Amino acid sequence: MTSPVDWRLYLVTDPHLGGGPDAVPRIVHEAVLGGVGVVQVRDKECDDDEFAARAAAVADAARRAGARVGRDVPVFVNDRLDVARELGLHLHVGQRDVPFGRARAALPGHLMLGLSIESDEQLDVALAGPGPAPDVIGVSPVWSTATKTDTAAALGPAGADRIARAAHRRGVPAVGIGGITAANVGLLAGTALDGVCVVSAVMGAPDPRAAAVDLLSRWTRARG
Ligand SMILES: Cc1ncc(COP(=O)(O)OP(=O)(O)O)c(N)n1
Ligand SMILES: Cc1nc(C(=O)O)sc1CCOP(=O)(O)O
Ligand SMILES: [Mg+2]
Repeated sequence: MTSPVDWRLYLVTDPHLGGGPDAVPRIVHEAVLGGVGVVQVRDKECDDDEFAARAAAVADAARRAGARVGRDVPVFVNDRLDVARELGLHLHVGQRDVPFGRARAALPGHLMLGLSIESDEQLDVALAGPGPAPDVIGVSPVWSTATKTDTAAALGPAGADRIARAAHRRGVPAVGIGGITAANVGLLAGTALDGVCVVSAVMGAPDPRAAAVDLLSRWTRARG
């Protein structure tokens, strides 16, 4: 039996922030030791073959670190359906990527499929069926961020809370993404979000393990 997913701290990788693509597996390893429960490999620039090699190295790092701390750490691929299928990894798609229904139909049933949700209307569409609901939604963006500038308008904690509550009514977990740091993560503790998703707060930290420990403890403490 697989263990339930720990959505509390979800790391999305970046090929530059930590010093280059070769540094990413080490950062992921450290971050999982620090408490990251889910990883997504995001790399917009390389071709699919290079991406697949990088994603496989990240998945191996997450598996090794997860084994050290006694947890299964799911690894998602950002955008690239064919690579997710090839490597047997989970997939996250956005509103302007391969359509959710097409991705769900092409992805083996045991693999999770996440979807970005930027508004109440998008969530209504995603949950209307007739196909399956997403396995998780990324509520995006909570705040604006320099890491990704082509986002929808910031939802803020109240908007993120509203969308997370609506997702929960259909049993779908929700993580917030965009501009989340150690300084503001506590502001989301009163929302219905199941967790927070970060890029720069961990990928750009001098000590990614310590950054993960800090984020998770602030989130857990603020939740009470
Ligand atoms: C968990 C999570 N939520 C949202 C996003 C953003 O996805 P998308 O809108 O497709 O943008 P890109 O990340 O592909 O630039 C995400 N990646 N992960
Ligand atoms: C990958 C991504 N997606 C977003 C969205 O709003 O859809 S914001 C984002 C980047 C988040 O980076 P940081 O944690 O450094 O702010
Ligand atoms: Mg995308």
